Amino acid sequence: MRSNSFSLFIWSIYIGAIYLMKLANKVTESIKQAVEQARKTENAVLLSIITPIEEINFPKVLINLPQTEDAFYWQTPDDSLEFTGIKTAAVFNEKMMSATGVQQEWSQLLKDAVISDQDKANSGLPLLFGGFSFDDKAETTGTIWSVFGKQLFLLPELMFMRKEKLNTLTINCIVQADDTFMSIEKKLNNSYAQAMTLNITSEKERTPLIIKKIEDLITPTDWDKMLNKGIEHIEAGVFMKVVLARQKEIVFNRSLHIGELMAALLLQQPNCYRYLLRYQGTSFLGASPERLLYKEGQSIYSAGVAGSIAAGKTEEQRQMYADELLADPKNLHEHEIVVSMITNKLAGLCHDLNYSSQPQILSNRDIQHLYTPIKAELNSGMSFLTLVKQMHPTPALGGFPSKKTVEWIAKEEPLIRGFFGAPIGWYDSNENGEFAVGIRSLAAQEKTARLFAGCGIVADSVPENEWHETAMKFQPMLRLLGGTDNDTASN
Ligand SMILES: C=C(O[C@@H]1C=C(C(=O)O)C=C[C@H]1O)C(=O)O
Repeated sequence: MRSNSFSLFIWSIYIGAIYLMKLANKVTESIKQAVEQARKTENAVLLSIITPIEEINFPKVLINLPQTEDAFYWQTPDDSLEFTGIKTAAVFNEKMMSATGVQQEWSQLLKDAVISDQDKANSGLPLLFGGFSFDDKAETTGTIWSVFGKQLFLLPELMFMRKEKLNTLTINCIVQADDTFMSIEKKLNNSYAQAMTLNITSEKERTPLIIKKIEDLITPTDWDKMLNKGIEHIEAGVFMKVVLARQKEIVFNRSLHIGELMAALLLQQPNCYRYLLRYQGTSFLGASPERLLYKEGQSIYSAGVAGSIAAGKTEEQRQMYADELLADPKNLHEHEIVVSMITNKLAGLCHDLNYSSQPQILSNRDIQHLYTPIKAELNSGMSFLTLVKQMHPTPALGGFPSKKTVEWIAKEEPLIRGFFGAPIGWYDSNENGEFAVGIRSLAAQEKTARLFAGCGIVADSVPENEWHETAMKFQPMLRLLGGTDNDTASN
């Protein structure tokens, strides 16, 4: 096994060398340019080599992911875009406290960057992947979220991407003033060889994953108390809607292999955003049905996703539940609060707002939602990351009004949300990007996973029903981890 992967490694270095020789002229020029630029300006220069590649076996790359490397993964519900980044060339985090900070640093890095890409105008590569925490006032030090902080964006060393039918490999490298042509060439060769090894090595066998302990962070009694308090506040007119969440902690017999889980999640949750952000040993992953924002050129796409019902076990049941949801006043009211906040906010920042006043159904494997797609054209001068920060949290994850409910959640909810319920996604060098809402998710470290699920509370919510709704929302991550199918452990 060992010697097999070693010879594959040598082989891929060989292929890598040949390949780079083929590209030699272009790459040589780019390396020279970047080294010269770094020396001249005494600043770090981003060198990005983007090349088409024939085949990417994403599940294989994920399964082969070394446990210790930083990584990310993204796939859209319609499967038109899929990418995975491995190792970090640069990190954009806490030091920059505002979204503008990330944006400025990124623009600065791009300004002098040497990007070798045949299709630059269309690819938008390189890109950053990451997100924000749910509540940027919540302290993350000493929690599972400590390495993520309040915002975390990664520029990968390697990135495989499939966009529609085009496959590319991106190799990013930060060139410092004291780097030489030789040192950078060696770095690129090693990165390329590693990329090829990940794409071709055969699967490893691991001991089966066994759940040792599964625990609810909040008891049904305390859940009822918390929800009743929320309902009282709504009845008293303090706020209109609040989203409350609970958490499960699961401990396993061995460390979780995150890439392996992701490979399984791709198949288990089609029609969802499947995402992973892994940094310094902490992983956040999930399968979210909910788009926060997508920007392409000046066009902005968002969605109201709120109001939930079971998916059912048969097609008939699914249809029956969907019809029930579309006619349910409580869920329609919850949904309306979300759509009206999103459209009101967008109206101030965009023009040509377009959406239907009748919600549709968004149906996934375990759960169905009321769904309103929203489209608008962004006014010039507004940056995408600033827009993302302004739109978050919608009342689908926070409540209405936003500031009051986020403060109340921080006080009453017995968990640190971290990146749960917050924007997660990508941002490219053409200022385009997409963020989903980080729900149906878990945070993992070594042998422990923490699962999150929340639900919108309005005046006529019933705590017991909301417990069951959150049980449904745990389902995608529970299945992934081999937990019970109907969450009976906690009922
Ligand atoms: C908060 C979650 O989901 C959100 C709440 C919903 C609701 O209350 O009906 C539906 C979709 C999401 O916007 C979650 O899945 O954890």
